[in-house]
Amino acid sequence: MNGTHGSKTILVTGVSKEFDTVINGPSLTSNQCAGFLGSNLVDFLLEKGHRVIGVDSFETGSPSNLRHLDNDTRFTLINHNIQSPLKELREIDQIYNLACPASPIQYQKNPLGTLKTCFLGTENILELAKRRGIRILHTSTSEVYGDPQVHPQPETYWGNVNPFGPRSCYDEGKRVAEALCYAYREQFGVDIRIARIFNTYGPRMGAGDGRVVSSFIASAIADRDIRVTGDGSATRSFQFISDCIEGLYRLMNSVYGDGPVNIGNDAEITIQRLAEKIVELVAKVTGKEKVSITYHPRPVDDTQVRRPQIALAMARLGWAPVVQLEYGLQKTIEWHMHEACLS
Ligand SMILES: O=C(O)[C@H]1O[C@H](OP(=O)(O)OP(=O)(O)OC[C@H]2O[C@@H](n3ccc(=O)[nH]c3=O)[C@H](O)[C@@H]2O)[C@H](O)[C@@H](O)[C@@H]1O
Repeated sequence: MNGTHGSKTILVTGVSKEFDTVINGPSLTSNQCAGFLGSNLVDFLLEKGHRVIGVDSFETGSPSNLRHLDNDTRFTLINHNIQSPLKELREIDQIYNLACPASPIQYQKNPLGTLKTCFLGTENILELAKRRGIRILHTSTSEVYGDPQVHPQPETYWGNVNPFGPRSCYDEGKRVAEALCYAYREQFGVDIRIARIFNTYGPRMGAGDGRVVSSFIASAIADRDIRVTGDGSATRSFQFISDCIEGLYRLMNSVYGDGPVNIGNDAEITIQRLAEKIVELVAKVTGKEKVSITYHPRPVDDTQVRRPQIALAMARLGWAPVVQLEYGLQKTIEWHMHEACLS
């Protein structure tokens, strides 16, 4: 590990959480990262003793998930869409670029916005890192592997992505963002880190986000059917939020800048089994009857299988996920029940 000591000022893009507004509102703003990762990362960095500057456009609502930081002088929030260049921020030492919607139903609502955030947004943030001569960690995604023909997926796999389809705004956007990072490193010597994040879940991924874990839990708590899109045979490998944040932090502060690193949990499960687990767990916690599982058409270009190879992260970052799915789901169910009580 390198550079982990001492308090830094760290810029984090994409820190808000306005899922319901995003989904129900007139349009999805392109820089409106769901903030699930961002807001959790902000708390983590503050706990480590750093100062944090958060950047988000907030065009669709107020930053409710950051309200607990209102009086924290170590945290500053800038209302800005990274599709436009950022003003000079002289004091920053590191940048985490998280800004981009990650839920398929969200990033497909405004595909041009998603593409612009991935290209123009990443370019603007890289320019800032270049001018300041500081390190930037860009968050990429398992979606750069597309619907993979190599399983599990190592970082050396180039992927199987449809460039002309409903998911291409995100998949190709994220791929070009990686290419931008590479170009800035080669042409300007910018110090980059790239995390390819696999399916992540946990508290602060809102009921309206659209991704599978939060959707299933919210439905079960509300006594609605759990809607499986497809026949349930698709697989994913779910990583709890705290493991992801720890992985990002370690990557940022490691000497390993050679290329992208998978950050994910390598325990694979079918969506059918996930649905059954959530039905059981929610019924246990609420004491209510189990909800039903119903089946619906599979989305276009939905990935059939996904599991990261994490040998690189283990070897170079000394990192591996530690939270078991059952425990993580319980924590997430508790959070959703708390949120449901408040609303
Ligand atoms: O959660 C994540 O971290 C990832 O989520 C998405 O990728 P995807 O795997 O398609 O995420 P989900 O929408 O959660 O879908 C997972 C599987 O569950 C199914 N699903 C989803 C939602 C739902 O309500 N019901 C359901 O059966 C989908 O069809 C898919 O097979 C994003 O595209 C990734 O960039 C992101 O990293």
